[in-house]
Amino acid sequence: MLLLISPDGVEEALDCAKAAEHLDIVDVKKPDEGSLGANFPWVIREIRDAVPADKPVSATVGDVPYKPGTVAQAALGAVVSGATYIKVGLYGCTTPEQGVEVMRAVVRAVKDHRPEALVVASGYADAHRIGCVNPLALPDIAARAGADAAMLDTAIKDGTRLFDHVPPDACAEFVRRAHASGLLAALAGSVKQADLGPLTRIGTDIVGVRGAVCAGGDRNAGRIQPHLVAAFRAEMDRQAREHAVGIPAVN
Ligand SMILES: O=C[C@H](O)COP(=O)(O)O
Repeated sequence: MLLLISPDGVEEALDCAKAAEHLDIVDVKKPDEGSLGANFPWVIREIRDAVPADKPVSATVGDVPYKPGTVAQAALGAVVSGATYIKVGLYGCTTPEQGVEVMRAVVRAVKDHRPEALVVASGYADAHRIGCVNPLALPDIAARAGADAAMLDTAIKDGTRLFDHVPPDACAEFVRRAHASGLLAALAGSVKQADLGPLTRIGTDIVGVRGAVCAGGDRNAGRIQPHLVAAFRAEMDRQAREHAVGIPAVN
């Protein structure tokens, strides 16, 4: 499982760089513009320059409306600025068809510029609270659009967590559907160390985290702490080892 950490700007990205050996992807967002709030192109560029070259930079395009043209331009902005994972939060899409339309436009805009960039279609575990597409529809939306990954995060950061809205069994189904379509499965939403056991067991490819590695567990007032990133990774590694040992032998 890969660890994606979301700093809110260049200063926090430098803290991520101090913990670079413990994380896999640095995710640029602007939390005060929403759960998947988009940051400025120059911030993406500065963060790309600030973190080690072997660490991919991801950027969110925002909690986007159902406006395929607008979103495609924003996605191009993110990839031109140096991000190689382009995340789109399908906030304003109320049907799978709308989600596919937006994501197809994004995939074309991104891959025309940089074919190896990865496009991530993100939905929300608490979709029922904001009226957007069902979380379990995301793998199919991503696959039909030609994206590379399906993701869930929480839209409303009020202390409720991924598993409060989509229990582990349903997350397992999300991962199963993603893998059946050849997609990566990414999960986030106030994930804590205690969630890493189930996330590992269900085969999650990428876990996205902010609050759990901020001082006081506070994603808004707290800052990302390199020692908390290291501790989070240590628990991920421990869970991975236990899972490997516990896998029943085939045949
Ligand atoms: O993509 C990851 C999100 O930023 C997760 O943030 P959170 O752990 O504070 O919910």
